[in-house]
Amino acid sequence: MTLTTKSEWKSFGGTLSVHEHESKVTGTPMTFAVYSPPGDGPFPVLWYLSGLTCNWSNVMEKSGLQRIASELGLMIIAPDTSPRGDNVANDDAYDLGQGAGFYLSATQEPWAQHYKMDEYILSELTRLVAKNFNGDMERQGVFGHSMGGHGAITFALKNPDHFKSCSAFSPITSPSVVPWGEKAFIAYLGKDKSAWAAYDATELVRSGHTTEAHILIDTGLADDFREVHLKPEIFKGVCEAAGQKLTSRLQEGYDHSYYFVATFMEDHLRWHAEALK
Ligand SMILES: N[C@@H](CCC(=O)N[C@@H](CS)C(=O)NCC(=O)O)C(=O)O
Repeated sequence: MTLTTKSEWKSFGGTLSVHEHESKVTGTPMTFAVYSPPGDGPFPVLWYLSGLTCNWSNVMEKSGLQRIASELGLMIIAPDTSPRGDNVANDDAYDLGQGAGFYLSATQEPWAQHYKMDEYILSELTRLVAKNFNGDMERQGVFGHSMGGHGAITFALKNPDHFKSCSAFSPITSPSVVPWGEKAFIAYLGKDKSAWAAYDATELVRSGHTTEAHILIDTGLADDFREVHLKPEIFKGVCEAAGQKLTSRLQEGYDHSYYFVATFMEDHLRWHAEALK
């Protein structure tokens, strides 16, 4: 697996770098970013899964995570949100296709050939990171925003030995019953809802998938997507019933933007550092 480094910047004593490689899983070139803190490592590895329309750059450019990741000695990996390219299926809408891969493996055409973001991140990209960066792969955590916050929770619930910490900013929590999720699941997984449960955080907890990790969720009360697409209260209810440790906070006045993510980024990084130490 050849890795091409596209950019590299020194930041808060560490290094932010952007890399491209040919993915066997997606069958496309894939780009991702790594923030490596100063020092020799090995460092705990924290995966950040971004939301709709994003790539590696949104969180690295807008959240200000480098200062605290540097202080805490956390390595942060930011994958893309979908395969991309002229030969990759797409849709004109912002919430389907390129930039909106929903961290699943599609079974339906025209998506099935390239849209395999869960397998890509959990197998190929994880091996590639282990080989090329000084991460401690025994200490991995996962977090994310919106579609990526939901991806992070499903990754943690389905791989409790792999991820020892988990948090999310304004995640979708019950995709099967909200418009963003229903649209994506019908397209990627088909109309048969029995195929959806494996990719729905609420359904996963309901069917007995839990993690030792204490999940942290922050959602803004002024987030225009909260009542229609995010519904943190549904996830809170199933976690309480299942005994899944969860701190779900509602933040007065905050919306869905990276101004909100940046505000609570330090809390989330400290949450992961504590769990991964
Ligand atoms: N109004 C947005 C909807 C998508 C959106 O809000 N995306 C969020 C994640 S779900 C985001 O982080 N956007 C990029 C950014 O703010 O940098 C659009 O049409 O682009």
